[in-house]
Amino acid sequence: MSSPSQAVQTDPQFSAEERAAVYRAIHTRRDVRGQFLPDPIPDEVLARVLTAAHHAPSVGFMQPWDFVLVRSREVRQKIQADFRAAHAEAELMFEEGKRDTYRKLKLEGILEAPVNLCITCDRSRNGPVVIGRTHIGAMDVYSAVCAVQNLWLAARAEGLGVGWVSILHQQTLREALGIPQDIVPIAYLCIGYVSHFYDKPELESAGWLKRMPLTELLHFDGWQGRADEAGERLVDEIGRVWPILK
Ligand SMILES: Cc1cc2c(cc1C)N(C[C@H](O)[C@H](O)[C@H](O)COP(=O)(O)O)c1[nH]c(=O)[nH]c(=O)c1N2
Repeated sequence: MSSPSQAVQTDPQFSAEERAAVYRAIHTRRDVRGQFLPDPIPDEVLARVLTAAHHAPSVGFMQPWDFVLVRSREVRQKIQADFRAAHAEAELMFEEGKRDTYRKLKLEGILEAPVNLCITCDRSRNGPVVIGRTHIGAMDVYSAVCAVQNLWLAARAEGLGVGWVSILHQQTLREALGIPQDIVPIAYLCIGYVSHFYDKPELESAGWLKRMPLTELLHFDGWQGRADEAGERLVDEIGRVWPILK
């Protein structure tokens, strides 16, 4: 979609420093659970990260998100109670060998973080037929997740930790926050300044799972495809990038 009168970006190139900053935000972003400080988040910072979320891509530009800010301790206590119930149910879903490890993981910072935020998806926003959602219905939900990721990265650049808590009953979450039945809660996030950011995902350090090598996840010209010469060059290049990022 473009029109002849559309203004173009006057400064389209990133400097090396700007590029490095973007990758730094990506590679140092962490899911934060136990390192929140109670310090309040200044409005100007919150405004910036919310605006970053609102500038995420969305299918047909439908912008299906809403942002429910939760600062009330009472409301957060309700959500945390639901987390505890869901967490106890979840524990039983893992095989016995993993249950103990699961139980010991810290998987939320609902009360420690000064701000919680629920990002939702209004699936009927701007009418029933949406450009780009005509054939794959979940595109609106994916769009809301893009808003989550924008916020997560912007927050990291602001020195704010974000933790996504999904061990919740969606209906209880709706009721606790008064979210209408036709609106889908997508992400429940805990946000706040932190004492530190871990270097690696906590689940990796806890021995739960390792980061998979990207090259094992690359397919060429189809699922069963093999790398041709250009593909091999890319695999080599990834091999050079990977130790630097590790
Ligand atoms: C959709 C979704 C849902 C959840 C998560 C993430 C995402 C994307 N994650 C965080 C997740 O465990 C974490 O991202 C990975 O372990 C990788 O770690 P880093 O985010 O790189 O620190 C997460 N973490 C947690 O402690 N409790 C949770 O309920 C969830 N739920």
